[in-house]
Amino acid sequence: MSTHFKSYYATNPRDFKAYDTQRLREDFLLTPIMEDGTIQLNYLHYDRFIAGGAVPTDKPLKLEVIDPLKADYFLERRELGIINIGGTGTVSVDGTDYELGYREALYVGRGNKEVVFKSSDAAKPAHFYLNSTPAHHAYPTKKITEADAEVVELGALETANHRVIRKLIVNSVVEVCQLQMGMTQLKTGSVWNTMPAHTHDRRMEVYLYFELPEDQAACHFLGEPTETRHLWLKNEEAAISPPWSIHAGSGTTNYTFIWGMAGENLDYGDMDKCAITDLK
Ligand SMILES: O=C[C@H](O)[C@@H](O)CC(=O)C(=O)O
Ligand SMILES: [Zn+2]
Repeated sequence: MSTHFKSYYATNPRDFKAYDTQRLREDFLLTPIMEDGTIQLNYLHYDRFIAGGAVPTDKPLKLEVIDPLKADYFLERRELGIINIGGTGTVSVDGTDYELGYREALYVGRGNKEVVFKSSDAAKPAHFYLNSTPAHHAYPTKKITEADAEVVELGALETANHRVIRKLIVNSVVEVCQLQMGMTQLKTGSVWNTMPAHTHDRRMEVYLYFELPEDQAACHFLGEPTETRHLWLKNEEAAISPPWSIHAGSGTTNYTFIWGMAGENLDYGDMDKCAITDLK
């Protein structure tokens, strides 16, 4: 078996206040996500979101259904977003091949029975980052490149948060049921993402950090705005943000991260911003 999964239960913010470092890491840190020759899936009880990775090496990897879905195949009642953060690879969806280069994305609609991942070069494997959510409708599968993305530049070097947000899988770019995904790249010298921080109690979110050098790390903040905690993350590790939590981080260098969210609405701009000076 090359497919592995782990379940994560949802947390009440009143209980969260008492968590120590180990408990925070057990319940909110997703790792390992990219393991050669395997598919790693994390099944979250927040909005039934799945976050994981597929790293095909010398042979293709098929997206197998996992027990918590109680379905005949993975996409029977789900949609899937994929962003490749490794070498070039191919995703085959019911027999149609989509080649994904570095940082290219694919939206796969509900009802597709077979999804197979391949790398073009086993020595430089693709690292397919996967986010999946329950779906009520079958929308067409679509490849999305950075040229198709909705791009926003935010922040400034003076506040160490100058960054470019590329919205890849959002409903202005591709029809989706509830999944939204994009990529935010910090400029050299900028380390803070998502400042000022925000919550959106209507949607949960997951951040996957990458383009972090091996000897550097990101400090990710979570919790209610006046009860924050932190997790130290390495390259290609991810953090869960419950709907009631902020999600913001600072790196020991600049980096890029993928955000993925799901829940009540598809309105990216629907955020409750927290004043930086109100955080505790
Ligand atoms: O709800 C939206 C997400 O938290 C991110 O898109 C925010 C982000 O990438 C940033 O500001 O750096
Ligand atoms: Zn957010």
